[in-house]
Amino acid sequence: MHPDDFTDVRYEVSQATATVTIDRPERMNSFRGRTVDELISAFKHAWADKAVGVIVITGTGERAFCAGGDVKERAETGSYGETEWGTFEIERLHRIIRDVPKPVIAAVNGVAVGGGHVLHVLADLTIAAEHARFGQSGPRVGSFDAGFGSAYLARVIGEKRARQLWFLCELIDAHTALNWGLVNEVVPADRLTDTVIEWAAKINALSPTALRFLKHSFNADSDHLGGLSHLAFDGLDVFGRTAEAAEGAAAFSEKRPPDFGRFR
Ligand SMILES: CC(C)(COP(=O)(O)OP(=O)(O)OC[C@H]1O[C@@H](n2cnc3c(N)ncnc32)[C@H](O)[C@@H]1OP(=O)(O)O)[C@@H](O)C(=O)NCCC(=O)NCCSC(=O)CCC(=O)c1ccccc1C(=O)O
Repeated sequence: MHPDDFTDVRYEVSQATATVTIDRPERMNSFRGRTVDELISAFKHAWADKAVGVIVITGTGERAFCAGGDVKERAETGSYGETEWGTFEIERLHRIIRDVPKPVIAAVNGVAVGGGHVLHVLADLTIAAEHARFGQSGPRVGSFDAGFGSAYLARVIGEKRARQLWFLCELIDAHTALNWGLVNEVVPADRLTDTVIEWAAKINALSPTALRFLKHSFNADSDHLGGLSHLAFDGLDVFGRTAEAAEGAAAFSEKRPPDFGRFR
């Protein structure tokens, strides 16, 4: 897919940096199947473009970086909508963020929750606005990421804190995220773009080949978690068709607490 045909994502290249922006602010930049297809395509363009040294992922506006899967779409249709190949390619998106041999910076401009939180966790670096909030919400809305989204998260912030995010489904603020080692830097919202540009410029001044090998080297130690992700996403596919998962999505859509008691 060519960036000119994108509807859910904006793709811009400037000063050797590709910026990939999720552009669905009316849904808190949550993703549907098409959004994921476009994100993959954007990362492929950035991968192939020799003029690009750094990739930035962010969201439109100041409210949300990304609120994960589009829960309303899932509640209404039972899926994340139409996709190019008929499959929901979120696992492929996770892989490409890790595998693209260029540093990826998440510029977290608001809430990063659920599958949106996983996207910043997988990025090489995260710079957050002061008002950003972070967390997982799958167990509240009938979903989980038992692959990179939990196991790699535990590598980043430690087992106890990762379990706290998943088991309580409460958001933490940007300064707590910094304290936990979940983000690299916290800046005032009006400094976010400039800080990202400054970091990208510093990276772009370095040897791209050295950076490429370093990224693969960092990844190698946790790459076996990709096998866990295969299992997890197949499990999630099955879980997603259950009444328990449907209750989570329906409750979110209907703005009421979920009633999971009958599934215990
Ligand atoms: C994001 C919030 C914390 C923001 O709260 P707040 O600032 O109070 O704003 P709200 O009034 O709640 O929201 C404003 C507006 O946006 C709509 N909205 C918010 N989030 C979503 C969403 N995820 N999908 C669709 N719409 C959303 C909200 O309804 C409001 O609309 P109005 O019309 O104005 O009422 C808070 O909103 C929140 O907690 N949101 C839900 C976050 C969430 O649970 N996300 C999904 C988690 S599950 C997931 O992401 C996994 C996806 C995934 O990776 C996956 C992978 C592979 C296979 C399957 C899956 C899978 O999920 O099934």
